[in-house]
Amino acid sequence: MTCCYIGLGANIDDPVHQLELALQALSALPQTALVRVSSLYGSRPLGPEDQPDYVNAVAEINTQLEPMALLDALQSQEQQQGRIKRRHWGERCIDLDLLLYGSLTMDSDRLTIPHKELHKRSFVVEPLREIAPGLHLPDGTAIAELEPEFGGELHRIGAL
Ligand SMILES: CC1(C)Nc2nc(N)[nH]c(=O)c2N=C1O
Repeated sequence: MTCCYIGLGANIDDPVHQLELALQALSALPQTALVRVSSLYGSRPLGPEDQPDYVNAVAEINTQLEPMALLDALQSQEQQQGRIKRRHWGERCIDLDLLLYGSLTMDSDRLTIPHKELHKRSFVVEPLREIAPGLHLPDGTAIAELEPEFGGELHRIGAL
């Protein structure tokens, strides 16, 4: 089993419900256990400002799925929930990002691990810090030491 971290985000079509649906799907993945989920965080959008605030969380799973199989499952769930790409960095009903897969590093056409924007985004770093305060990235960087450049007026809005 490999410990992985998944970033969840949504800003349209009842974002909290969208995250609930995604978490239900994560816990139902084969060879996978949902271990813990961060609080819900609200923040202004990184990208075009004429879109609603986002709701974000990070989930920790243990899985025997290989990275590409896990990516396929995440992208399939996004389609299941009706994700439509309307514009670059625009509004979306669900975003499921594979942030970390154990200590793996990879960079392919479809998948880069660790997620290349992870360290820049408070809406990823803060929920990750909440559930894994002692975590280190594959390159040895401590999550506790990251100072994301994008803040977005991040605030905790509750828990599922
Ligand atoms: C459009 C873009 C870059 N901006 C975001 N901005 C915020 N605040 N949260 C997100 O999850 C998010 N996701 C994205 O993909």
